[in-house]
Amino acid sequence: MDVIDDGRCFICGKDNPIGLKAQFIIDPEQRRAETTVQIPEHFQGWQGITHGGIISALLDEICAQACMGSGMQVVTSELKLRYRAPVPTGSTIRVVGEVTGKRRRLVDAKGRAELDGQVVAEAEVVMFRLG
Ligand SMILES: CCCCCCCCCC(=O)SCCNC(=O)CCNC(=O)[C@H](O)C(C)(C)COP(=O)(O)OP(=O)(O)OC[C@H]1O[C@@H](n2cnc3c(N)ncnc32)[C@H](O)[C@@H]1OP(=O)(O)O
Repeated sequence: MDVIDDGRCFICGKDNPIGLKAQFIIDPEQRRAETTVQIPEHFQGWQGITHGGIISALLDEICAQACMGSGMQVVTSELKLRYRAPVPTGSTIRVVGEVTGKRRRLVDAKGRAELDGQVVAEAEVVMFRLG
């Protein structure tokens, strides 16, 4: 399976006109990635509350970025999420991911989203290494 970065990723693509255009701080030694994004109003589910799928996509992506920053090309195999508090649209959240382990072709990672220092969502992710 081949994957191509054509700049149109919904979360990070510079060429996706409706995406979040997230930029990442990568720490390869710590196998860690971080981003800070403001959630646009049009990403709501319930009125004024960010759709959970957007939070999920951010946590998926940050874990993938932590893997890629460590030199591993991956796709997501499994994603477990806990939403701890609603995220108002318009707010700015910090999203952090890190690789926690490797099992043959599988990579374990975890992520969290924070609003004003409070954890609003957490994820455990299993990534599948390509190549
Ligand atoms: C920079 C720009 C872009 C950045 C974008 C990043 C975006 C974020 C990442 C994504 O969202 S990727 C998109 C969502 N994910 C996918 O589309 C992946 C879809 N799934 C697949 O393509 C395949 O299922 C996959 C490649 C993951 C695996 O298929 P295979 O047919 O190659 O393997 P198989 O399913 O036979 O599994 C191989 C082994 O791994 C094991 N395995 C796989 N997933 C597992 C899992 N989650 N837990 C435990 N074991 C697992 C599986 O049981 C098996 O074990 P055994 O060899 O012992 O039989």
